[in-house]
Amino acid sequence: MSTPENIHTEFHRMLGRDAKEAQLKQRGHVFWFYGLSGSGKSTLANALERKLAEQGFITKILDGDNIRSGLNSDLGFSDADRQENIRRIAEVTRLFLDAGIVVFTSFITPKRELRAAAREIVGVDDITPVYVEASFETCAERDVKGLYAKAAAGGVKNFTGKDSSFEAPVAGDPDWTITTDNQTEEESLNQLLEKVLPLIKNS
Ligand SMILES: Nc1ncnc2c1ncn2[C@@H]1O[C@H](COP(=O)(O)OS(=O)(=O)O)[C@@H](OP(=O)(O)O)[C@H]1O
Ligand SMILES: Nc1ncnc2c1ncn2[C@@H]1O[C@H](COP(=O)(O)OP(=O)(O)O)[C@@H](O)[C@H]1O
Repeated sequence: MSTPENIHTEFHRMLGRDAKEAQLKQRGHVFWFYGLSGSGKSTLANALERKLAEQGFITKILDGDNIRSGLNSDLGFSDADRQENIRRIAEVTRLFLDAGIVVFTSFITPKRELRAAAREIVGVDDITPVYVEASFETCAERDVKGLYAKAAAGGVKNFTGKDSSFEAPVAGDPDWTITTDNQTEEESLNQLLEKVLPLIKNS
């Protein structure tokens, strides 16, 4: 992180993340859910949050439509705006992480370079990118928000998977993949829980 001229950051005097994590009896971590609109990011983030709350974990979900209604309401869906969207979200995510919180993000994050930027800002050891995979056809069939029908009729500019590209992870990327096309929500949730818990339990 570069510090602008005449700015003197205060991080060193603050109670550190270790102390926060000890207080919360958990380890903070960021699970960066990404994938097409309708793939299941928000559904799984919410289901996980509720399951973990039952076990006493403190979590926070950051979700695309919510953030785009507030902090990022000045941004659209051009490549440059998506880049700025992800940059700001990653910075906010890091603040929650510093407080020892388990964060689930739910953003399309369509390009590998955007995911790399998020990892860089958050810190590679503290973030797990989770590809919520579902085909364009599956998502269009679900059409949770009516956006696929609207896009097909030409009513949505830069729609991901149609006129704005989505890059799947490639071999060697550290990302988890959860494929929701033919899996129940419960199956996906259980698969995730098994992998999430070891990363956030305070050993
Ligand atoms: N053009 C276009 N393409 C894709 N999605 C669109 C678009 N316009 C609006 N929406 C709605 O915005 C949500 C995606 O915002 P994100 O911040 O996650 O996008 S990105 O990460 O910056 O690419 C997305 O939410 P999810 O369905 O939860 O993915 C949509 O509800
Ligand atoms: N295995 C699964 N995991 C998550 N969602 C699923 C699954 N199978 C079907 N769905 C359905 O897919 C839709 C996903 O919508 P949503 O979670 O809003 O997607 P996103 O946040 O990626 O835009 C929901 O209607 C959900 O019920």
